Amino acid sequence: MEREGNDCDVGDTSLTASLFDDEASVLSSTFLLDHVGEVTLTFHSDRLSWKLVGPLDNINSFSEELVLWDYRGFSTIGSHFLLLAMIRRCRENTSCSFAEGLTIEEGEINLHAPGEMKRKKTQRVMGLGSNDKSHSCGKESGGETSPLVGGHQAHLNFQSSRLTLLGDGGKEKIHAIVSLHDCNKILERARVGAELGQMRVDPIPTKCINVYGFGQVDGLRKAEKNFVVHETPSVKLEQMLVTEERVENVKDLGIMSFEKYTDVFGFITSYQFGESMLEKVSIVEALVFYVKAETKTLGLMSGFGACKGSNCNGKTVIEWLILWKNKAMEEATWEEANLVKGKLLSPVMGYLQPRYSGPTRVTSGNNFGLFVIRQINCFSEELMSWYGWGFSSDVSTCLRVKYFPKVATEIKLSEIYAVELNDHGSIYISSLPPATECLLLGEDIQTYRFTVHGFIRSKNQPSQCILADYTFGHTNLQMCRKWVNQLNASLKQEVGRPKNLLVFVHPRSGKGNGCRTWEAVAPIFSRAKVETKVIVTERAGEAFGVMSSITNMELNSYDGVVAVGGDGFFNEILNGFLSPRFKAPYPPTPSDFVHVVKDNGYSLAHDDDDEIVGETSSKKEDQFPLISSPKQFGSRISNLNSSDKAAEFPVPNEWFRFGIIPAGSTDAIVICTTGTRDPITSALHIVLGKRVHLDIAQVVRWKTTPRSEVEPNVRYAASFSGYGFYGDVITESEKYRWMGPKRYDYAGTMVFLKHRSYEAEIAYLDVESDEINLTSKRDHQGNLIRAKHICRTNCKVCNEKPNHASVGVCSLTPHLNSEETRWARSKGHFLSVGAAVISCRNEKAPDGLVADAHLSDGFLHLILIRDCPHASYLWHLTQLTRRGGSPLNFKFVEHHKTPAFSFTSSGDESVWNVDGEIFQAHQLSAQVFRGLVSMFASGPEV
Ligand SMILES: Nc1ncnc2c1ncn2[C@@H]1O[C@H](COP(=O)(O)OP(=O)(O)OP(=O)(O)O)[C@@H](O)[C@H]1O
Repeated sequence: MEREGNDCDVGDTSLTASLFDDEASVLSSTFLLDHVGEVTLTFHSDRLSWKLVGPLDNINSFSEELVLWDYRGFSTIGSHFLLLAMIRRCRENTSCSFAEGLTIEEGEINLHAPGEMKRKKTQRVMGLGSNDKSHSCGKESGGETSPLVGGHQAHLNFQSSRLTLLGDGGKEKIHAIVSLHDCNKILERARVGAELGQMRVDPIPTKCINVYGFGQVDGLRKAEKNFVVHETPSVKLEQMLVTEERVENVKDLGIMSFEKYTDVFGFITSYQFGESMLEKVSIVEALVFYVKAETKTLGLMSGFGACKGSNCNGKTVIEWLILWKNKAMEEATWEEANLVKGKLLSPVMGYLQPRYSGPTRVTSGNNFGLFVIRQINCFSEELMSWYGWGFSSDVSTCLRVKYFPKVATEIKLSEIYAVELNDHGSIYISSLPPATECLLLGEDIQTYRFTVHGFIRSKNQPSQCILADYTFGHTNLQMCRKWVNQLNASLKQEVGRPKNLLVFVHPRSGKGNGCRTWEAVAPIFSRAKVETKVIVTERAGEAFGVMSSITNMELNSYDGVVAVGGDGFFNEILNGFLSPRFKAPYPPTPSDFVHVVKDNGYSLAHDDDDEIVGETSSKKEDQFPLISSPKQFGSRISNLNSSDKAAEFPVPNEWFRFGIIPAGSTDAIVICTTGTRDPITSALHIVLGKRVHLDIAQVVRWKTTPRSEVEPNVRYAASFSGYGFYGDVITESEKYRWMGPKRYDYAGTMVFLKHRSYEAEIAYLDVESDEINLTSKRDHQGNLIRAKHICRTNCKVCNEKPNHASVGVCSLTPHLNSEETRWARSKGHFLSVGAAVISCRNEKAPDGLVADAHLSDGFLHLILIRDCPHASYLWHLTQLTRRGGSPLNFKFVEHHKTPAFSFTSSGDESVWNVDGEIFQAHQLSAQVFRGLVSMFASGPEV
């Protein structure tokens, strides 16, 4: 059947090239919007909006009845959806026939739902059989008897408005497949999987459906027999879960692409065991079906995993799906599939089996979710919202077929990253009222189409963007073309979008996902017509080499550089960029500083046992020059070839920016700049041309060891430089790189247990008292309360004053050029000395090291942790891991906001950790350059 969108109803139906330039700059046409229906599409100069014209006719009772029926079926919903897809295929061709049988057996099994232990529920069991015999299933077909895989008879009655499936067969087969739930029967499952290898739908109309077998029943009962939670101490459970090989983040799901498939649908079942939150383990099963558009083959993917807590966020399922995304979707054999599955299952089994035996206590019953996906856009959200608690019996939410939120009736131009004309093809229109969002059944309408690629914001993950595509169809190709041309012309006028980027991919970053991560986001760049020159590094230091040797002219041909990797990799690129190009006077050496401080008597001494002794007198620039007159520190502190000693920075062009697509172990810079750790979100920030300034710390090592010559060596840091604990952890963790990101936990524990402290002297430029006076209020007792401004998108603090147009030390580091240059000193034994440029939020420290650090306020946060009892230090570290914790609120913790500091070690030595890379230094000083580089990002939204 073919349905048309109406003609353009704008006054000028000729759709001239200047359509959007006319006085109203409004264009309105009627299109069919995929999955929604007939809409009036309107383009205002800054947004595209659509309004439903009216529901389509042809809503038939058949579909609704099925829907209701499905929702009653407890954990067989996936089966039913398979059925629905098949039926849909049949309906498209009235003369088609079920070549094989379908059956539904009604049976009684025990299901334990929350609070309903032992309550009996009726569960429908469906088997889909295969046999040579064909059965008519035309619109008015009567009942047919169909043999199931196992040779059982089943009765199929398929009519236009009613489907009745009755049978007695397939039970054995179904039971075998049911062992998907049964952890003790992996092998059996593999065997069953192999049997399912033939599962495919032959292209219509030769044979309508040729499914060899599928079904699942009584998972709980099986699970019940095989799992039990002992009184497992939570710590053990924690450890078990850490060893599980799984995707770190649900957002990774975003890298899946189902574009080639017309239908992807499935269901997730989870069973939870354990009493307390910490003990709770969820066993998850997912089944995903897909129908390939071109070949109309039907595929089944199946996953199984376990995770902790009441809300698993679907992680194991996602991991599984990702593993499958290429293989299974591209016709993987079941043997291949089981290979993948085996890898996934074994770690799960590894920890479940020894610990779970004896009688089961299924404490929270079963939850299951159902998802239907047309496009990946909605999927992660769907998965998240369906996961875990709260199975709703409402039909519309039960089906949860939501391709985009109901509210999505418009998209801003600034949120569109591409508009593409598609081939002639189908627009899918639901036969259910759009308001229910139950869009499973419907019809495909052949039209010319164009797709608007944009994004929506995740409701569950702050700052995360989810791709959203809107495909509009019309019978008139010209109509589609002109809309595409006009929209693209408007997009071209969007400011700051890159056209050409240099991309470095670190293949071994994090868990070794660098290439896969890039492959997942590359289509976003190509759709947005952003040229990319991609360099996959083969060794450490390669990106530095390229960046430092590339000519400025060549660099200028790019709008920016993108790092696909972690913080360390970005640091390497940043250093390659800055080292040969950025010329600025160094900060004072520690010895110069100490000398000058003593000579001039400006000291805020904070020795181990001393209280702060402060002199409030200020230091004039000419007396105590820091950066603006570096000559006064002698030749050794000047690295400048230029005679004027001012900072020089031949930035390729004003809009040159850096982007990071996270693939590392920590990814703190990405989290701080985009608010999330999501490759898709980062890619969108890049193609949409977002921009935020980032402070950079220049870290200068003067002496490597106490006896070495003074030989300045410069590094640049974008996130954090730390000594002591932080240096030891990075050194230790390098030994365990093979562990992947978990090496940091392991090394951290080892270093913590050693509890080493280091003697050192730190001097820092003290501008804090002025700052505090400016930004703090007093409580009723007159105590200063430091105001905490958390850095967010359009941050006021970061946007204050800096004059980025005039690049130079003065504008980059206003404090260093201040009239008031007062230095303070801290001396003693430190467990760690750290300087955070930004908050360094990461998944282990949700508020970061310093919650109120800013991306570009021109300050470092110096955090000095004095030697303290082991337990106190543990408490400090624990606070770091808590949202809303107070890690700096301890007597042994000093926190100074400063633009520069110097450091000299005076006993046993640790190393510095500069953005995760080792930097050995006995004497070192650092200064921050305000907003020195720009990132493709907009700061965290929340
Ligand atoms: N092809 C390569 N092989 C080995 N090392 C590489 C390669 N390319 C880059 N490196 C180096 O690997 C180091 C670590 O990279 P990266 O930061 O991406 O990963 P990570 O340490 O797992 O993540 P994070 O820094 O977020 O903790 C970087 O210093 C980088 O120089």
